[in-house]
Amino acid sequence: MPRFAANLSMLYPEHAFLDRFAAAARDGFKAVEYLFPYEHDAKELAARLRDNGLEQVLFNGPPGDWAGGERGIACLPGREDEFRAGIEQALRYADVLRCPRIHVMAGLVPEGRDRADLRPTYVANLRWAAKVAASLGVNVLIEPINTRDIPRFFLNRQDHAHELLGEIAALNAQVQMDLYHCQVVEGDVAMKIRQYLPTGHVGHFQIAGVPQRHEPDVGEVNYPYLFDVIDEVSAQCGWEGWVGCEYRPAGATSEGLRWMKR
Ligand SMILES: O=C(O)[C@@H](O)C(=O)CO
Ligand SMILES: [Mg+2]
Repeated sequence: MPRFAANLSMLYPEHAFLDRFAAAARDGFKAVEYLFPYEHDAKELAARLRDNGLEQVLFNGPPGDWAGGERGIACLPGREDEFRAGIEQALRYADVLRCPRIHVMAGLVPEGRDRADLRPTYVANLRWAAKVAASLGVNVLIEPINTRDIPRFFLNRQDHAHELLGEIAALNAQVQMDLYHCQVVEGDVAMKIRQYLPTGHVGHFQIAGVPQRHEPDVGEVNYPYLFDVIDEVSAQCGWEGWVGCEYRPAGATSEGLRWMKR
């Protein structure tokens, strides 16, 4: 069975954010991930991790103006200084939280712009981020996201992400393979795990039921089958990462975790 991390941005909405750490630990999680730590003092978050015996395995770099609709700025020409300052801030948190991975969101393709024109900015930003992160032993992750949830998102497909990694050419740059987005955009998920996991370029998985993004046992994806595929391929290639439970519980979070106990 893969190792599961609780995504505290989505799980436990019945608790205040800082209380979600204890809730996750009570349900048996040993690791957590979430979108953004920046509203909280890093030392406070580190204390929650320590007090609940949890590891932080992932969080996101600053996404630009989230409330204003931005979903990352890595692909946006003219925002490079802000991008770099954001990565530096994320790395300060990663250091205190002892977190080995940061997800760098790509951003939206601006109206009237061609995706291909943004590629050089994206690659140069990621290359810079990977270089700075490498000195702290942190990996930078890029995540293909479906355009039903985030219209105009720059990065949608696994093959595009792996092609970009080839250009970024940094050992600590990897793909965050969210199987929910993968199923929505392209399907053939088991074969894609078999294709990409052995390359060493997948740093993290995330899961949710499709199409509603509820518990993984609700919907069109047969997750027990995919977990077996991850286990089988991991055993062959020595992959030791985490699978983030990034879904919106349909009811009470702990009750909905029956899928994991099974
Ligand atoms: O899949 C997602 O939505 C997240 O992993 C994320 O980082 C951005 O929303
Ligand atoms: Mg995700």
